[in-house]
Amino acid sequence: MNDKLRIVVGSDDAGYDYKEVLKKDLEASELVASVTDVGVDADGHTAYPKIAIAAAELVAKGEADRALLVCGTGLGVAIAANKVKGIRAVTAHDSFSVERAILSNNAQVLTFGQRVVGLELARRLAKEWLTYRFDTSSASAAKVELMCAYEDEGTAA
Ligand SMILES: O=C[C@H](O)[C@H](O)COP(=O)(O)O
Repeated sequence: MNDKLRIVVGSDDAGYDYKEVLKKDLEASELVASVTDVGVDADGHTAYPKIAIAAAELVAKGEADRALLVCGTGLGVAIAANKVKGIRAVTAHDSFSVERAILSNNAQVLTFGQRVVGLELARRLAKEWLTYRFDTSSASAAKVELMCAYEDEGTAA
């Protein structure tokens, strides 16, 4: 059906427990080719920007297709990942937003907040996320291109 995805996972200490569960789910999924964990480990206290940027850089370099990141709210890791050129990162805690993150926005990075969303919902959302693929011939593609153009050229005109 779909091409298998190379996924990066990462979290700070506030998102560690969810990251570990989601990582296992991804590793068991038939839709996933590989899972790369950029931390933190069980004793890790690396600040969320470092983890998010490391994950986003792997995606930006083409070494992974997507990243799934977790912090307390999902917000910090999204903001940090969005600092990496070419990356579109979103926090989404509902099914429709997860769908549109791919189909409308072609976002490569999805983030969750361990202090915000229940674990079983996060697991279900991650499972759904794997099934979507952006359609480059869709009406959404030109809108995504406007964001890319602004990033590349400083104009969305
Ligand atoms: O967005 C930031 C995350 O929620 C992080 O896990 C917690 O950050 P804080 O310790 O600065 O609140």
